[in-house]
Amino acid sequence: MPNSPMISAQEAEAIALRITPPLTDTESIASVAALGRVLAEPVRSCLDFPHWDNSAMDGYAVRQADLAQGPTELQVIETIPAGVAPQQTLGPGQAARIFTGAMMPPGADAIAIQEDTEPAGPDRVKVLSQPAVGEFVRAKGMFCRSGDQILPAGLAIGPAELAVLAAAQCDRVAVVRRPRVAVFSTGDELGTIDQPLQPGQIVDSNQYALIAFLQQMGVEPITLGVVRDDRAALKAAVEQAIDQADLVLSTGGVSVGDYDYVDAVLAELGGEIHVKSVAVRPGKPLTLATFGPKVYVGLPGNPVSALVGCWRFVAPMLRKLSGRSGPHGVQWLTARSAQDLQGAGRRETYLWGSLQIIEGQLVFSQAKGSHSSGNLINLAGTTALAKVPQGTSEIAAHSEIQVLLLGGAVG
Ligand SMILES: Nc1nc2c(c(=O)[nH]1)N[C@H]1C(S)=C(S)[C@@H](COP(=O)(O)OP(=O)(O)OC[C@H]3O[C@@H](n4cnc5c(N)ncnc54)[C@H](O)[C@@H]3O)O[C@H]1N2
Ligand code: MOO
Ligand SMILES: [Mg+2]
Repeated sequence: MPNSPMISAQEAEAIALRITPPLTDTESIASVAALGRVLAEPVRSCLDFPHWDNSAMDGYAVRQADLAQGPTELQVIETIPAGVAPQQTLGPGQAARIFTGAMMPPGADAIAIQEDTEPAGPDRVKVLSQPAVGEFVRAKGMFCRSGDQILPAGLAIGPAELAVLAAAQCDRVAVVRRPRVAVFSTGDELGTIDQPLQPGQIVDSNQYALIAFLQQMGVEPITLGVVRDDRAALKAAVEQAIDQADLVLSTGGVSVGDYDYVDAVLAELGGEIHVKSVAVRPGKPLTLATFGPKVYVGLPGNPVSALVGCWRFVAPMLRKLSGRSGPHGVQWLTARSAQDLQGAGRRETYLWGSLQIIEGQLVFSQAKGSHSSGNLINLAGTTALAKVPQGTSEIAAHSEIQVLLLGGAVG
């Protein structure tokens, strides 16, 4: 059976993104439970930030014009801690003791910081230098006005966004519903983590890898276990997965072997197959198909190929599916390689390893040992993939290279 024509990684990524529709269903949830969720609508503030004119420093609220003649003594008419409304209006020659975050009293227009003052007897202070008008005053509305947009749609909510929502007293937010992603492994040879392996068996490590990858991307997967290399069983599993999920990930069965049924089953079920083979190593057999708005990703069975396929192609798809604003595609960083890197010539090659910052420069160190797609063992500790472009067979040590930093939702 001849090989399917290989398309480039860039083309495959573009197709992967084109066939993945962003989810549009929304739900209203408590902000406190919104970590990792994606905003479906922009959030507008219903408060000014700051909500009151207030002091940015511990010191004295003053009338700046009183201090034009050099060091000047002022009468301290009240003390204003944070959270307490001032009771009096400052007149000429008067000051109020004030602390960071406390409301400015009427009549004051600047803060003399404590370090620029000296005590001058009971209820008196000597201010040594003249602040500018507005100095150390956080004026009402200076950071944001009521009605301003404070968070855009498509933003994933992290600690900073939660703080903003809380400060704006938005206790509920409209978010995009969570993506439903189904995962299963295919293969008669697959055993479990806890049972002795029979001759020819291998542990279904892909399931662990894919579930963890999805969890890191903020997705709680629907796990459908192992499907035997049986056409009818695979067909039933694909149907079930497509029915339950927005996106389906399977591993194995996408190459040209007699038991590699995935593409045939997808076609039989009426799926439209967009990609079969990508010029990458590892991960060349990659099936991308759609059933209407539902997307099917058939990843290769080799454990490294399956995970690299997730990092390189599925992560962008999940970013788009989840309703995040773009860019969704992978973002390459420039680094230097600590070693010579070998490419596969005809295929864009991804080598796994780790990134360090050495004297302010990103340096990629390739994992020791075999970079075979069947060697899962030296994948442990991987924090980045280095790219050796198509057509390049070797990159000399210390050259500039492109790397993909791996991580969670942000990567
Ligand atoms: N004649 C050809 N043979 C192969 C080609 C080719 O172009 N011509 N491509 C090779 C490449 S590249 C890859 S990658 C694999 C992809 O294979 P499949 O997706 O069909 O996957 P399987 O054949 O089912 O398994 C491949 C390999 O991976 C192991 N495996 C499978 N599932 C799991 C799992 N859940 N956990 C751990 N390991 C798994 C399986 O035992 C095999 O060793 O095809 C090449 N062949
Ligand atoms: O493309 Mo396969 O993933 O090289 O072994
Ligand atoms: Mg196969």
